[in-house]
Amino acid sequence: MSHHDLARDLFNRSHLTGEFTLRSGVVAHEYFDKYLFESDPVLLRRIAEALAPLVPAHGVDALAGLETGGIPIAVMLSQVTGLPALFVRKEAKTYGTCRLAEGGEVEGRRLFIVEDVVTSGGAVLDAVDELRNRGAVVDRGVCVIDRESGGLKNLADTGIDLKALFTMTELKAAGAQ
Ligand SMILES: O=P(O)(O)OC[C@H]1O[C@H](OP(=O)(O)OP(=O)(O)O)[C@H](O)[C@@H]1O
Ligand SMILES: O=C(O)c1cc(=O)[nH]c(=O)[nH]1
Repeated sequence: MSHHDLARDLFNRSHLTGEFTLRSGVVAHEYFDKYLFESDPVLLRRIAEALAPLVPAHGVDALAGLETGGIPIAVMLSQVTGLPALFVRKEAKTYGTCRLAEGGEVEGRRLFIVEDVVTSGGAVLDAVDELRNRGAVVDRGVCVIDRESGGLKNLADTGIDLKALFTMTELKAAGAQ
């Protein structure tokens, strides 16, 4: 199955229209509900298999899936690549182990960010800051959808090379056919 087929299926499964306030505060009239493609086992596996070639063959100690939507993708990508996964909370737990990242150590490890959708890049930036504060080496990663709202450039400006599997333009074009 081709990249185009995956784009079409992902669009048809998760693209919504209406009025949506995004994390950045911007109001949008279309939205990708990542949970709709992440809850489909076949689609989630196809996405992870398409993301796998974007993961460097060397120099990555673990995948860092960002709460919430990045975590199922990181788990499936971990299955496909054999790399361990970490589950990165928006905020560290205030009880128990009090961890920000669950599933292993962060300090001194080379982490590869796994995210669902990037709009402004703010969520990735916050996570990278927290991980770096804890001693992780983080400068690259992937997302499934780039909404082409400046997020990848904002990330590049702070030294994070985030690659997208699809742009929103690509998905809309595939969905329209
Ligand atoms: O690039 P940004 O402008 O930061 O926006 C994108 C972020 O917003 C959404 O997360 P949300 O806060 O809805 O979290 P969830 O994954 O826990 O549902 C999305 O999953 C990204 O993490
Ligand atoms: O920017 C966001 O908050 C956002 C956009 C989108 O299309 N999907 C999503 O889950 N979050």
